[in-house]
Amino acid sequence: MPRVDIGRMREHLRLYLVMGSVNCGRDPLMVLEEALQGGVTLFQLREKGADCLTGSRLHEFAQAARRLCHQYDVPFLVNDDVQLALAVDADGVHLGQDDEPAAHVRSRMGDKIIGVSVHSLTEAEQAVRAGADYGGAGPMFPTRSKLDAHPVQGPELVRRLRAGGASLPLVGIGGITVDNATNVLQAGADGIAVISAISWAEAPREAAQSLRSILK
Ligand SMILES: Cc1ncc(COP(=O)(O)OP(=O)(O)O)c(N)n1
Ligand SMILES: Cc1ncsc1CCOP(=O)(O)O
Ligand SMILES: [Mg+2]
Repeated sequence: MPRVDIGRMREHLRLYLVMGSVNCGRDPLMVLEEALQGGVTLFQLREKGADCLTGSRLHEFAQAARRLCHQYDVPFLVNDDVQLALAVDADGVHLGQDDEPAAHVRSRMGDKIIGVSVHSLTEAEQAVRAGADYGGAGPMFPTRSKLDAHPVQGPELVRRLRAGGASLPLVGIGGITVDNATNVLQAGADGIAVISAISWAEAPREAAQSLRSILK
């Protein structure tokens, strides 16, 4: 896959799947492939929780997930772990407020994608100054996928960021489903990021397709 065109960041953010090997009840690479067939536009490997992969098994899993994403021309990002992202030549990383600062990471990642979690206008402005390519705003709604999530702010967070002048590409995350995704987009997000709405769906391809259909 050629180097990701950052000018197309908003398009890539449309339907963003975040997932690790423990976020689904069956073979995660099969779930990922079905999700890609259903129209996912960006993927983040977020390997967290009990029984998650580490070391060489995580490295191999990341390589396989990257290969699969690239077969579908979808950029592949790694959550938190800059070293792993560099080792598998990922297209970028996603960093939280407690992770390595984006400004430090930029020198090592060159022009790859750097996403930063934002919970306020101040954090969004800092993210822009640090050279972030997009912000992940959340949680939009209650989530069971992140035990240490910040308090729910709802789509109102995205609305406040836009009203305050934040123009960076933004994706909403946290508890997003087909039933509430429109609220996130109407608030001004460029896209939605989901774990369980796709990863735990009985039919991930159809779940992704349903989400895609409301993103048009
Ligand atoms: C797109 C996106 N937005 C936010 C997050 C959360 O990142 P962080 O706050 O660092 O929490 P962890 O995911 O690391 O637990 C994300 N991963 N992706
Ligand atoms: C990683 C993350 N960051 C904020 S909420 C969240 C979890 C999103 O998972 P789900 O889509 O299952 O609520
Ligand atoms: Mg993090």
